[in-house]
Amino acid sequence: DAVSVTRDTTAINSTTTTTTGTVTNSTSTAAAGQNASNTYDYIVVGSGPGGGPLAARLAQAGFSVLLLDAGEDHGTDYTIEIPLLQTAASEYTPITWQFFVNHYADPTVAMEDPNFTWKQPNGTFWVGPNPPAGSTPLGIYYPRASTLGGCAEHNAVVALYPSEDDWDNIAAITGDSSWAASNMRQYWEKLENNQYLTPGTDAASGHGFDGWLDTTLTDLRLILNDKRWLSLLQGTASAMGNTVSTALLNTVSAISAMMITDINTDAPGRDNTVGLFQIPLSVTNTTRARSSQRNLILNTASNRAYKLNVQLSTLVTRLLFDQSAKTPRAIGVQYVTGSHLYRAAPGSENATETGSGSAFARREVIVAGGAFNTPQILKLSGIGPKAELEHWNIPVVLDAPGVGTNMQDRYEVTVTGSLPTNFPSYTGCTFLKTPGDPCFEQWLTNSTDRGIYGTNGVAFGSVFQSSGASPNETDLFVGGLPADFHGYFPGYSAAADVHTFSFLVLKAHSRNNAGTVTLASTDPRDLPLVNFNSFTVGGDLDVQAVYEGVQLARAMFNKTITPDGPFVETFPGPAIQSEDDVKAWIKRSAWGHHASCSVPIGAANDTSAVLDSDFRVKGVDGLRVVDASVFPKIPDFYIVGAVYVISEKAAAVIIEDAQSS
Ligand SMILES: Cc1cc2nc3c(=O)[nH]c(=O)nc-3n(C[C@H](O)[C@H](O)[C@H](O)COP(=O)(O)OP(=O)(O)OC[C@H]3O[C@@H](n4cnc5c(N)ncnc54)[C@H](O)[C@@H]3O)c2cc1C
Repeated sequence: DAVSVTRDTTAINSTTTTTTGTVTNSTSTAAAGQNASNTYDYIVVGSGPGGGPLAARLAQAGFSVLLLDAGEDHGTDYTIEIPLLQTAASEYTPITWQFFVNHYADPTVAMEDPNFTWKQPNGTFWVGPNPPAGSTPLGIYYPRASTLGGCAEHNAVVALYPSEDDWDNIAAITGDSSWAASNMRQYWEKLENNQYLTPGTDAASGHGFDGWLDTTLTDLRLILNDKRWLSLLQGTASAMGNTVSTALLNTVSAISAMMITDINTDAPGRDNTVGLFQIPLSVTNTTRARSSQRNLILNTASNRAYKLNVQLSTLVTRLLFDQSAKTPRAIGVQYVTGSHLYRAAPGSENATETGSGSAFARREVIVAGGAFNTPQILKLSGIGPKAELEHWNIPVVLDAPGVGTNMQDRYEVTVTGSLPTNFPSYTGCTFLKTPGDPCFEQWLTNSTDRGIYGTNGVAFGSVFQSSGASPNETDLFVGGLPADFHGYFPGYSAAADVHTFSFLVLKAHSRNNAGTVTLASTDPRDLPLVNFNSFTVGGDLDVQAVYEGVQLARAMFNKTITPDGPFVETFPGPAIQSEDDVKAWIKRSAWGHHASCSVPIGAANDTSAVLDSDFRVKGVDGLRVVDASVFPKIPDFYIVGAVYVISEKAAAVIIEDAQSS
């Protein structure tokens, strides 16, 4: 087979020591170790939502592409396929990269977070204050996935299209009208395979029906058949001023009528519409299994018509440049091979490098390692703030002060309430922890009703405008799931239960851009230092918005009367009530999981903007970045839809460039 997905990289490694072979290279002189078999038109580093679709599209356009990822392929493992197991997926050892980040640079402030984690002298984690003597502070746990598909393989499958301002803002900053919202929707139409609307109808406008990302909605029978869910729906609606009796919510269509069924509509006014909605999920309707770009990559790689080579278990350590011309040119990458080499991977201390090598790009190298790893790769390769590179004795290829700056995230907190008994719809579910899990059997075998495992557990959500929101946009999401969830710490997914309900309050369009990614060493297997410097910019307005979200979540609980009585708030709990106390608690403990914007696009004359509007690293040739790092401002409520869209846009831009050169 000419194309393959390989975990064993022996074939490629061996070519790095071979000097024979013809190199067709119109753009750079052949570098040491370069030959025909390790040279491609494009090299893409990272198979996540940014890199994966792009690599496939470039191959489909007739180019030879090498797609490298440090992880393995686990996409058919049930923990990943089953949407309800999303939290378990985020801690699934074969794919997880455990980052520990700082919300605050000041350790005293940082350690006030109840999720602050330490490593004990015996090597295990300690979460919270008063760790045993000799423990080392780590920070706040931040799960990432290193695998074929990146974080799309462990995320919560919420698939939202961003707001128009998210795109128009990039067009305004850069002066590049191709970023205008009116032009961007086509990429969503191209990638989506919508399975909840009817093609050709008005509602279908702005949607795609033959793309690679399957989208569907939660099966409303879940709510209909579980009185506790019904009461939560009724309580949520009531807190929003829409009082209905649960007795009338006796059919799926009655439940559906209470909600905006398509939050992803392109109808005017969508971005500032307050309301209750069903959540679009990246899930395949027939199987109720996770959908992502992984299938697109695999289908393209296994198609003999295309030249996509996917090489896994390959950690890129450095980009290679030809510096003979005035402008340095990216010509390839260096890598090491082996499983779980990066020190964020559990067990990395026992991992061994099985090889090392280089690969070369005739046209371009595209970095898509995600918001933490892309700045790290660039800096290790000599592209970053000069002073930082010199501090680490890294030869400067390009002084790019914006690399690893401007990083952004949401602010999220939960309000949780408990009842003595479990949600009825979870009865019997053992989350694959025992053989014969009936909920798993239903998901696997019942083609007409896959049951609770076919959802992500979030049956509906609501969006609001906080008092400080832009008039054009809603900026608060409140939605929940049966789980005792209050942020990320090692083991958080195992600590979940299903007699507690967590209302997640998520602040979109957050204002803080003071986050940084800096090197902690020059070893590419080490993690960088990730500092969010939370609430530094626009903090008061954002705290106020989250506070308003907490009030809403509390009102929703208060209006919810289940057949088993009212929920009793367990977190933040009765002790945290006054506005000052709630706000202090938000500042102490808000988290995020949409890290982005760390290698931003910006205006040509903005020295803090690393990329031009065509994803090119300004000041070098042959190098682009295409992942969550590229946004100047964090988009939307949930980010992956926006990352998929920019991946498709980048493919179009790069193909057009190649065809016109
Ligand atoms: C727990 C959790 C739940 C989430 N849920 C949602 C959700 O429901 N909806 C939503 O919209 N968003 C969600 N997200 C966020 C979303 O999934 C990510 O923002 C998105 O996947 C980012 O895409 P990316 O391409 O930038 O990077 P990633 O998805 O991080 O992919 C980067 C890839 O690059 C590889 N890589 C990195 N460095 C190297 C290197 N040096 N060499 C080789 N390979 C490398 C990694 O192995 C990885 O596979 C969630 C995130 C988390 C953590």
